[in-house]
Amino acid sequence: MSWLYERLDAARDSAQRTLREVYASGGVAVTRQARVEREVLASEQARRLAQLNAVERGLCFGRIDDGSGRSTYIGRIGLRDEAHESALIDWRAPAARPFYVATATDPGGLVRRRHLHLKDRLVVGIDDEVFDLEGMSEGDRHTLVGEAALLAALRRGRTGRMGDVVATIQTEQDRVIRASLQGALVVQGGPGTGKTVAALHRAAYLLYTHRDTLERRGVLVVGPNPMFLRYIGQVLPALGETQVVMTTVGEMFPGVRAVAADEPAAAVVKGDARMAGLVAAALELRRRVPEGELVVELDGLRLRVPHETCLRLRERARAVRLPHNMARKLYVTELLKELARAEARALEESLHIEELVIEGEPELSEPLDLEGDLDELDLELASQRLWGEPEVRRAVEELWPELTPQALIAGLLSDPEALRQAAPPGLDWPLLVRSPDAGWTVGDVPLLDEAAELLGEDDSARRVAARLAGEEQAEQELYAREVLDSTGVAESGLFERADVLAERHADDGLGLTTADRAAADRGWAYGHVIVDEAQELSPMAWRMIMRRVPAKSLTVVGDVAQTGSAAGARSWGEVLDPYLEGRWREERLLVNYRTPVEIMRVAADVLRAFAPGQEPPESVREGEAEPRAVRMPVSGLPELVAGELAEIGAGQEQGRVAVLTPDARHAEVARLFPAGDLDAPVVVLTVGQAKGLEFDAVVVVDPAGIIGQSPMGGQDLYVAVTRATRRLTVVHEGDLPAVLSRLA
Ligand SMILES: Nc1ncnc2c1ncn2[C@@H]1O[C@H](COP(=O)(O)OP(=O)(O)OP(=O)(O)O)[C@@H](O)[C@H]1O
Repeated sequence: MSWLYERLDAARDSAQRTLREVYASGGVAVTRQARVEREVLASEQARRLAQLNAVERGLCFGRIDDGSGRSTYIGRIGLRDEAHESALIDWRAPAARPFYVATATDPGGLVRRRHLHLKDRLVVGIDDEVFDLEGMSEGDRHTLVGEAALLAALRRGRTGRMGDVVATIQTEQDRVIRASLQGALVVQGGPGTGKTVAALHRAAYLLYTHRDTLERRGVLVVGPNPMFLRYIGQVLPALGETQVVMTTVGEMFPGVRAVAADEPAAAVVKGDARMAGLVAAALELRRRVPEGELVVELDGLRLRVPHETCLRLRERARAVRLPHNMARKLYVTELLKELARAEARALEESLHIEELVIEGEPELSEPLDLEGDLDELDLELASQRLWGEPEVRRAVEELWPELTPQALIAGLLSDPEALRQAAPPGLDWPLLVRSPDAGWTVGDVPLLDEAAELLGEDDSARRVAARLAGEEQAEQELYAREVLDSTGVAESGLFERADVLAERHADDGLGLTTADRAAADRGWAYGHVIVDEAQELSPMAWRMIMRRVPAKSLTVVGDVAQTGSAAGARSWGEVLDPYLEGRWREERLLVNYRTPVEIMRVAADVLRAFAPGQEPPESVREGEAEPRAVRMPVSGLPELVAGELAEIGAGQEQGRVAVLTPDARHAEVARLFPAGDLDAPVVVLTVGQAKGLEFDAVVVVDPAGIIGQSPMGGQDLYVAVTRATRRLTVVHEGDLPAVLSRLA
């Protein structure tokens, strides 16, 4: 392997040299153009360097030999030799594919596949598969690719972080990873079937294969919670990719970081697709018309705008079908003109009155007509003056307030009367009511996003709205802008967005990666979106996700048998058909690479009881210990966990134990252990937090409490018992639930 590492060193030297030259050549960059070019070149070289550094460990992991005596080496990146011939093939390149898909029954022209095990640049082990058709049985669905290498990888102690599996990707996973970029792909599979691992490798594959499109637009990965993102956080950089934004539903609205969950019943209502209509109706209620005429008292004058005029202004502003805060500008412009007219009328009246009281003066030859004398310029000047009056501002705020998504949603959820009026029939809206100062929950985030769309709080919503409603909307918007521009109401605050926008675009690009820019922009249109643990998302969350990917290029990864959220999905059709009727396809992963057979038998009992009709995946491994149940108080946990740590031979680097509890008992159990996160040898988590994670040994506390904690408690227990790679212990104080009777 030393020759390959020499090539790696040479590539690194070259990137470093170029980087130095780029900076040295710059001096004082004269033109903006020169500066931009230098920055682009420098960031490209820096990225290349980071990539080359990330592949040091296990640079090359495979070799395939074809019938003509030619050998091809497969690695984490591609490298060329001095003659510019390919020396190492990137695992994502088409030429590497046979390494992953060749089976004994269909070797695809290969005579041998070799897995190489490296340590510090040296080959320390080799596993060979010789494709000898004579000696193999036909049509075995579970033929493992590189079985010895795979089993060695699976036996390794866990580190608290997910690693890449480029060396041992299985054929069914390869099909997922290399599926076409177009359209929506659902990857359905039981626990431990490698859905997450396949989805992340797919992100790396897509970025490699569709570099042009995706580097500009980026890839969004949505995971179930921050813990999960930390768990998978290192996989992609190890694969050499940095154009990916990883987030949770709770973080998808810039400026809000929600982690708290709603009560299950409230979550169901909040996640219901009908909430979109409720939010829209609530916004309508905020655009008021006064009961009678509008009266504004100003310097002793009473400015009166008739009720019908107020109605007409509201209808006109509504009719342009712009987001609320943009339509408001139109509304304000028109209302100010009406108030200017009203002011002229009021002035006129007051003069008449004075006239009457001045005795002995001759009558005017013509009646006063101040309102009729107003020309456009007078109206504009008067509008500007009126807009400076606090009374006028107050009136506008009452009739068509400028709203942030936060103000609209927080106001709505703490106002039972508004909820009642806005709710569609049959929606259990009282469950939504909460105090005005309650913090944001994950379920609120899609509502905020919905509100932002309707309000147009920034330029992104404008772009999304224009895109969705097509050219007609864009035209209307253009018209409205022209109207606004021509009226020229110069007022700080009323038209400030244009400046902000211009400023942002001027600075855009330099020094920021696609991922940086995308993460900060709510309206960013991603090139591809991957949703993991997708079964947890509510219909409202799906609306938000779909907005982020107008091209509808998605990978949806999950297991409808593991749905823990009451607002989550029971089937993929129910989730995707509203957006992609008949235009999504499903791949199933059937082999469990995590949980040993013995533990999976227990999990299968749980699945049968709570999700009949769902099939558990088949495990590839035999476990080292029978799963067990222990009846004892939780105070005995530290001792039990110490025993588990010893059993798995945990050290600083490898070997992890998780204690999983019902939500309500987390604090009580966590107190018994030193505080620690995923890097610690022992971590105490709720089942929700453990979703998608795995540990060498798992201790499930209070299974009855887990089952009872929500309508989806049975699914939660299924998730809990499928987190272990080696050992499972169930700790109970009362009777063991019947579904776990196998452990009794
Ligand atoms: N081809 C493979 N080679 C080596 N390890 C693999 C392979 N496929 C999966 N694994 C390992 O199996 C374990 C389970 O994978 P992963 O977490 O992706 O499963 P999952 O389907 O997302 O599970 P869950 O539904 O429980 O979240 C991980 O440790 C992963 O590294």
